[in-house]
Amino acid sequence: MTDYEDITYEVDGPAAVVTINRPARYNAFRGKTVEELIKAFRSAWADDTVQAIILTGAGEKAFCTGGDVKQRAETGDYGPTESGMFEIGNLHKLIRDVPKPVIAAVNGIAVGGGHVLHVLCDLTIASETAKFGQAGPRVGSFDAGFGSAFLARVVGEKRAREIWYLCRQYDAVTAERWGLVNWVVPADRLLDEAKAVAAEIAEKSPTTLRFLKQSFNADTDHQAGLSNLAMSALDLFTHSPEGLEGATAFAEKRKPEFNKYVNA
Ligand SMILES: CC(C)(COP(=O)(O)OP(=O)(O)OC[C@H]1O[C@@H](n2cnc3c(N)ncnc32)[C@H](O)[C@@H]1OP(=O)(O)O)[C@@H](O)C(=O)NCCC(=O)NCCSC(=O)c1cc(O)c2ccccc2c1O
Repeated sequence: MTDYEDITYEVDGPAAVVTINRPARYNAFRGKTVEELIKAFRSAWADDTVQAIILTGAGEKAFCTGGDVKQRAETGDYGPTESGMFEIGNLHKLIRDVPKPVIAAVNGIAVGGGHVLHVLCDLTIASETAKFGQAGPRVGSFDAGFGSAFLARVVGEKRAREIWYLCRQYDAVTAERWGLVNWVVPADRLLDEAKAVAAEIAEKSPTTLRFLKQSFNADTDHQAGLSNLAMSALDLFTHSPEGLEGATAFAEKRKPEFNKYVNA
């Protein structure tokens, strides 16, 4: 058994249920959270009884609101980790590479890096109360890798650009209409529904599903290189005065002042 602080992990029949458990911060992730998510996904990969993985968030408010902006405002980074690295890019790749379907059960707000997580999952089931969107340009961050390129594959270029440029929030019905989620269910049915889908998956040939997942991924695997480049750029940007202004303004509950950074 691994002791987790920021997540919970349980195996229920054929499903591994991975829950981000930081409700006081709307399940925002810090470096430690990402490290624990990687451990959990690797456990689910290695466990032959697990045939599908469910990713969800604790509480009723949020699925995941991305990077912990308060932590970033405090320390300029996403906090200490065992490896000394902030491994969000590796988590993105792992969700794609684990050869079992990953189902996002979106129980509330999925914004920023939390939105990217559900986009990368094979299927998304949303509760009627779920909300979707990106927040980076509001708080001094961006995902120029899977978070934008793969999103455009899912919803199309126009919608992807709208989602990123305007930072609006969209309800579950709109998300379903756009093909961003597979099903919408009442909040109290969400986890049961995700587990029922996992059971349905478990009736299928695991090897065919493995090959199918790898086949779907192969078409967009070049985006992993883009993701490496994007994470390096983001690391530089988040330490810049413009990047820090976004996080500081969020923590201070005020509007960011980005005007002075407009390029001539
Ligand atoms: C999500 C919200 C729109 C919800 O608004 P609402 O008004 O309903 O609730 P509150 O704002 O009052 O939030 C309740 C409570 O939770 C705290 N909280 C919420 N989100 C975060 C967060 N992301 N980090 C830390 N804390 C959070 C909030 O402060 C409140 O606490 P109180 O103590 O004050 O009660 C709204 O909360 C919101 O806009 N949240 C921020 C969303 C956001 O900007 N996310 C980060 C985007 S950047 C990112 O995700 C990111 C991802 C990466 O992969 C990176 C990789 C490498 C470098 C950087 C990366 C990166 O920045």
